[in-house]
Amino acid sequence: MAPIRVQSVLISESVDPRCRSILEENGIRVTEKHNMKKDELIAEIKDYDGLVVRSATKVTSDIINAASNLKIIGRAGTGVDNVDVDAATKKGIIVMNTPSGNTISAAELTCALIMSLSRHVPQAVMSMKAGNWDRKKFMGAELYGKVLGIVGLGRIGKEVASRMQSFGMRTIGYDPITPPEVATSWGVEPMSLEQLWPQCDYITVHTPLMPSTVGLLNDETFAKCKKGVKVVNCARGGIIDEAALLRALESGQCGGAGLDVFIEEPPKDRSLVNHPNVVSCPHLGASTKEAQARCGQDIAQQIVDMVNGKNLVGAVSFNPHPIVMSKSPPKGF
Ligand SMILES: NC(=O)C1=CN([C@@H]2O[C@H](COP(=O)(O)OP(=O)(O)OC[C@H]3O[C@@H](n4cnc5c(N)ncnc54)[C@H](O)[C@@H]3O)[C@@H](O)[C@H]2O)C=CC1
Ligand SMILES: O=C(O)C(=O)COP(=O)(O)O
Repeated sequence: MAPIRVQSVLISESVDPRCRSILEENGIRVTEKHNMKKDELIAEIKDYDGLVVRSATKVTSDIINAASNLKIIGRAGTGVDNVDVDAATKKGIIVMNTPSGNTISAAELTCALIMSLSRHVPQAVMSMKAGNWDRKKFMGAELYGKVLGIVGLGRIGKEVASRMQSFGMRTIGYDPITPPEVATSWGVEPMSLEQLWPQCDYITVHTPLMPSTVGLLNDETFAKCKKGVKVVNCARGGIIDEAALLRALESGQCGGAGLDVFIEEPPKDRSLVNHPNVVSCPHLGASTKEAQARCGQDIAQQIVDMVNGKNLVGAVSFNPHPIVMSKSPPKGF
């Protein structure tokens, strides 16, 4: 790979300090400016060769067009739906992420949300703090023997499956790309969505956000599910249609939802967050020390490797398959 000249990098969000130190140790000037408004970022971006973001910075086409020197956008994390990859590609700007750095953390939070839904732990904690001792209200149901439908059998979906199998859940799943025999080798029964919806006690989505996954769970698909199905979205807001989810919660068609992500973050409309059967987090899937350390370190190392013209694959220890976005996105994007 031809070396790329990157002398200055802007970090626009809270990224593990290892990111900065690796870049600086390699002679790259680093500036950290967090919580910039779009106009501020547009004014700032022309001074940098590289930009490091997480999910909150929306790298839209107007930012990319204003980025006269930008050569690389590094996403310290997985989803690149906050980056206009087409606009970047047209300008010859490389977009790369650290796709496996936060897999375990996102999978663990998904499992925590599934367990919270089964035993009402967050609601019971709030009730205790309010001075109550209510043992009837929070009657739960075992996960043992229940069916978990996993939509999106990639890195996170796979890890969620193995963890929930240890609770005795039957795991079924759908993925248009993961071969059925691979899913089967993970203990997941592969099937079509039409077969999956009516069988699930719990559904968890683990796809990227893209046109084909927007509203995967909607009024029509909720109607195909078991009454009282519980759903979890630790992937991206909008994969489960928020208005349809609220309707399903109100009718009882959906018995509970665990939400880490929202279409708008933070959500101005608090109807879902405030619903008694919803447990929610402020996009915490990747918020662990370990995940942040890996993602911060990996993205910096990937930038340095690119500057040095090294072949990226194999260059990063925890992350053997970093993805360099191009016109033809690889699997899963
Ligand atoms: N809440 C959080 O903090 C985090 C959220 N995420 C989100 O989770 C998503 C998934 O992450 P990974 O598992 O690492 O990605 P991945 O690329 O390993 O897996 C995604 C899977 O979804 C499948 N897929 C694509 N379209 C589909 C469809 N229409 N129906 C069913 N499956 C479909 C792909 O074939 C792929 O196997 C990321 O794109 C990101 O948006 C990731 C990390 C942390
Ligand atoms: O990696 C991802 O896709 C995430 O959603 C994590 O987002 P964050 O880096 O915590 O803003």
